[in-house]
Amino acid sequence: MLFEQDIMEPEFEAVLEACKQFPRADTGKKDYGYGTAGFRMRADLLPSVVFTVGLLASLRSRKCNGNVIGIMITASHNPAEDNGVKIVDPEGEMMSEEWEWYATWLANARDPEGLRNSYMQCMNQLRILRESPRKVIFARDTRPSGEALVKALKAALEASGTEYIDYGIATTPQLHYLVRATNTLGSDREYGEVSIEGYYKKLAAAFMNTMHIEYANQAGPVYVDCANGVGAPQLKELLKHLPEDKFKAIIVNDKIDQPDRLNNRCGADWVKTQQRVPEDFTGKAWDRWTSLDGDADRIVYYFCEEGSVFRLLDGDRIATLAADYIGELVTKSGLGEQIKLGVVQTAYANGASTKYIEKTLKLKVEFTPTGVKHLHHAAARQDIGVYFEANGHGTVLFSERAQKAMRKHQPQSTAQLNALTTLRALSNLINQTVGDALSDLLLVEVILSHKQWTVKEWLSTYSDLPNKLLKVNVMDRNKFITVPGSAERRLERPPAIQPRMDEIIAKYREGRCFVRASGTEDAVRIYGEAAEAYDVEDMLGHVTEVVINISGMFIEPWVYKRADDKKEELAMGLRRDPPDPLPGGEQRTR
Ligand SMILES: CC(=O)N[C@H]1[C@@H](OP(=O)(O)O)O[C@H](CO)[C@@H](O)[C@@H]1O
Ligand SMILES: [Mg+2]
Repeated sequence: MLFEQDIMEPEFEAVLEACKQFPRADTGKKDYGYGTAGFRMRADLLPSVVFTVGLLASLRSRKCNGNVIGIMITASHNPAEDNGVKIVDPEGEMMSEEWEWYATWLANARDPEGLRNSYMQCMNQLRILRESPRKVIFARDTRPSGEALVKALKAALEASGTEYIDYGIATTPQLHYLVRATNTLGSDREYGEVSIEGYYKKLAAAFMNTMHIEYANQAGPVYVDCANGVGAPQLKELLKHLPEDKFKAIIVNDKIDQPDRLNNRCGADWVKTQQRVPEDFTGKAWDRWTSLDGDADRIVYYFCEEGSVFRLLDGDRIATLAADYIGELVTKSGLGEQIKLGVVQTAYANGASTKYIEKTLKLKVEFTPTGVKHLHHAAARQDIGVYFEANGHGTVLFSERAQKAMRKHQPQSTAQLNALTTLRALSNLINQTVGDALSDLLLVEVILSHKQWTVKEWLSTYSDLPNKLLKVNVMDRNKFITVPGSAERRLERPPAIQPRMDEIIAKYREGRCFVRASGTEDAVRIYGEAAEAYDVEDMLGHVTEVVINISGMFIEPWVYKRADDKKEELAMGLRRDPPDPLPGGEQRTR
């Protein structure tokens, strides 16, 4: 309930006035939705949304005892004309999922009064004390549209009386680092110096600590395609902290002054989905190449064999390499009994990688839905949790328990000491808040160097099943709902698709195929793998046909009338009433 005297509060009046500068764009019937990675769409539709995200971050900070909340303005691997915005929680992790509902609610307010009222209601519902301290830090990628969005963000933070720091242009993982470093400053869990410079120093020091004994240098430098995005300037800065005889990287696709080239025929997403080399590739056979995405939180490796045969070493390969090596270090350091490793994957992981982890590495694999927030939480439950999406987004989490064991352990031999020193260094090298292309790059380089492996040995650990990922634009992607608990491997709606798919898939040896709605684009994704490449093509052709034929019927208006189904309403973003208040005391204290 709203009271007249509340509406008169200066903060609410200020919000009402400020939001008038950022009117909601006309999105037709469509509502804004907080997807896999926050709000993401054409940049010109976003100013009003970014304003509301500023308001929500202010509330979140108040709810989290004044801890700093982060806001990242980026559309990652999307085309240059898109942009996006996401909120980072106090430990540097993605915003708690329960709050996504509130983000969506505020973003969809139709007019200034509506937004002011929703904002007040959020405060009531979430039992937030208006006067509580609040602080937000934010950064953006290299997209030119970011500047206008920062204006909307600042307006919201100022109207809501929120202290803020603008970190300018940074990678997504750098912002996550800064959030955690700020909130742990002065505690016994200090994460690092609170500055981007501090981030480079931490990574460089950890990298050098992994080189405590002489290892063979990699044959030749690593080439890094930076997708013409923020990874380029940031990697250049990082390189200034690393001696060239220990780490040599050659930067490709660093044209951040040509915005149209961002992610255009280059970058991690393009290389992974096209399964081919990026623009400006000049590699000779066996040269070690990598690609980052537009906000430098993803990385994939690749190379060409003689005869220009393209070979991809994707997120699954990084996960298996890291799990193998870190597992080896745990055993060698004498901590095998105390620390267990687990690997987290999504349905997009190649079946051969899962088999390798379970059968050869003898480690447990857990599956979660797509999106780092899901993988991250599952990995955090392990002593050491390795998680990577196949597209190269991931990291390795060291639990408090594992870190304590690593601190306390007294090595019994030089071999144990060496392994333990490397393990400790890796726990500092690897970004503990989120997948980080720069940190992952150093991690892989360390492992290859220690194992004295080239890409050839790395590739030979197992053979990928031939696979393909397709994208189909549909009328309404929210109509595609997967079976709860199936880790997105089976479709529940539209009901006719899965039975038809099952019949098709059964015809192919080691065939696996699933369909799910993208959380970042207006499309559904179709993934397939099978023992033979031509079977993959054939299977995906048939499944795509089914998806297109059956989803066509959703143009019919009757679907929109089915308002009795809560899940469907929610997925369509139609539900308007605020949900029940969150269970009391949901917030952690830090
Ligand atoms: C198949 C695939 O690569 N999906 C990506 C993509 O999500 P979608 O919900 O599939 O659009 O973008 C996410 C954010 O970057 C990333 O976490 C995820 O892995
Ligand atoms: Mg990204």
